[in-house]
Amino acid sequence: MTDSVQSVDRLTARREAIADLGDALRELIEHATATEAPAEELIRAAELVRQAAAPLGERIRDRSQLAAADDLLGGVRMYNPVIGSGSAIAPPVRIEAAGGVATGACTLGLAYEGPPMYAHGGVSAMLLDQMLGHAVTTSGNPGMTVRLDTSYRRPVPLHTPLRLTAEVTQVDGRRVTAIGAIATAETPDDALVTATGLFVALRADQAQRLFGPVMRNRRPA
Ligand SMILES: CCCCCCCC(=O)SCCNC(=O)CCNC(=O)[C@H](O)C(C)(C)COP(=O)(O)OP(=O)(O)OC[C@H]1O[C@@H](n2cnc3c(N)ncnc32)[C@H](O)[C@@H]1OP(=O)(O)O
Repeated sequence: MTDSVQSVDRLTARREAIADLGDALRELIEHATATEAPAEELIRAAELVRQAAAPLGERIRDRSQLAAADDLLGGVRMYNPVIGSGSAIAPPVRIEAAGGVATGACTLGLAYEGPPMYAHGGVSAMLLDQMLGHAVTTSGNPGMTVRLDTSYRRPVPLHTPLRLTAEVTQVDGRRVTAIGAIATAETPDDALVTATGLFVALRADQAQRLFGPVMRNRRPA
């Protein structure tokens, strides 16, 4: 087996392990949020969780280093808080995007509760920011959100399959506008939350100022 095949195999195995840990963490969070277990059980669980966390903290990266399993330019972000399969706080949303249009699917658990039974408004805004970002990136005009206007028309139900959509509506030099919506999968035409986002493509000097350390620390593929 060649070195490059071995390194691809190692990367695949690492990403699968990260996703498996992510699944376990999400299960932990959902159970920890929903549990009505007695205090002794909570104390015992806290002890076990701390025991599990300790070895993970022995080799860590700082914020100027990408995760070894990430591929920034290839769009792989294992710990992204919306789509990252390794993120404990990501639902995660499964997104498909091409040509400035994105669709996504997820189900939100009790950890995302704002009003009883429904999602926190900040969570909806986070999901839509990500959706719009994918639409903008696949339009060929990647940029950063500078403005996000969100309209909450109906509450977003928890434990209900959701359908998310986004599309680019305007490209004006470095400024790109996109719109998006959250609906239930059952009634995808009835928007519960809508958003309009303005994204700005970075000038080279801005990209260097904001992301210079990360790009310098990038590991060879
Ligand atoms: C696939 C990946 C999906 C990822 C999805 C997630 C996306 C995100 O969440 S990104 C994170 C959140 N966003 C940020 O942190 C961005 C913070 N903002 C910044 O750093 C800066 O505003 C930056 C660098 C983007 C732009 O710099 P800034 O100096 O503000 O703007 P500048 O470069 O001078 O101007 C560009 C244009 O944008 C306009 N603009 C900038 N901010 C705004 C705003 N808030 N509202 C309206 N227009 C604005 C300017 O007026 C200017 O317009 P024009 O070209 O007509 O003069």
